[in-house]
This record gives sequence, structure tokens and C-alpha cells, in this order.
Amino acid sequence: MTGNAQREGVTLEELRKKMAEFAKERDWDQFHSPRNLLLALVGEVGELSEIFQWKGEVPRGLPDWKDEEKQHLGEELSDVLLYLVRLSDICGVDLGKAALRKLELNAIKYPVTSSQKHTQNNAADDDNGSTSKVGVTGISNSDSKSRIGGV
Ligand SMILES: Nc1ccn([C@H]2C[C@H](O)[C@@H](COP(=O)(O)OP(=O)(O)OP(=O)(O)O)O2)c(=O)n1
Repeated sequence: MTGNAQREGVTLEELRKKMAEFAKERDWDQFHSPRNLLLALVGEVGELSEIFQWKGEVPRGLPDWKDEEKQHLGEELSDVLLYLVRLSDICGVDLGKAALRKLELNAIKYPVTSSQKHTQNNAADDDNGSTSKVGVTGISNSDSKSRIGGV
């Protein structure tokens, strides 16, 4: 099995258990309070932001980035994820379940309109791969009138 295949199989539950073990082995449970973990999470989001700071907009897939830069990005994304998983655990929230439920709520709040379906079909046929603003933002014209500034 390749490294990639292994990584694809990682579950939130595995990460939750590993973070719990990591803290226990070091006697760090005492420091992993909800507030401390939240602050650590925000700190790591700051470190993640620094990677993109002053670069302007960058294309998807980061084609011009060096391997070391992408590796660093992966490390900061991981720190954010690991603290988020640990914070959820310490707060007694099943993050996977909560996220699936939130996706369902999002789908109800932002239903796919027939015009968006039409746009997506057109985009699939479009050799340039360009999509309309509706497809890119996920906000339909009618939604945007009521939601921009009001969400
Ligand atoms: N009390 C702690 C300290 C660290 N970690 C774990 C979770 C993060 O994945 C990582 C964070 O480690 P650092 O605080 O050393 O942060 P960085 O790895 O980002 O290092 P630096 O800030 O030097 O770039 O270690 C943890 O669980 N609990």
C-alpha cells in the first residue's frame, strides 16, 4: 500500500484516539482544557495564514510551490486539524457526526436550484472548465440578494 493510500484511510476517530494517547503519554491532559485548545487552534490558524500572507491569490493545486512549501502547508493544516479534533473530543462532541449533520443543514439552507443544475451541466461540457459565478460561489442570484451582508 502506498503512503497516499494509507493517508486516505485515516478516520477522525483514529486521529481522536492518537491525540488522546499523545496527551496521556506526556501527562499533558492537564493542559488540554477547552480554552487552551481553542487558543492553540487559533494560533495554528495564524501560522497557516502566514504561509499565504502577501502572496496574493494563488492558483488551485499550488502548481508553482516548492515541495518544501507544500510540506510546510501540510504541517500547518495538520496542526489545525489535530487541535480541532482534540478540542471536539475534550468538549464531548463527535466531530464526524456533527460535521455530517451540518452538511445536511447546509444543503437545506442552500438548496440546489434548477438553474444551478443547468449551469453545472454546461460547465461539464465547457472545455475551458470555466464556470459561472453561481457555480463558483455556490450562491444563486436570488440568494445573494438576501444573504450578502446578512448571513
Ligand atoms: N501542548 C501541546 C503542544 C503540542 N501539541 C501538538 C499538537 C500540534 O499538532 C503540535 C503543535 O506543536 P507546536 O506548539 O510545537 O507548534 P508547531 O509544530 O507549529 O511549531 P512552531 O510553532 O515552532 O512552528 O503538537 C499538543 O497536542 N499539545
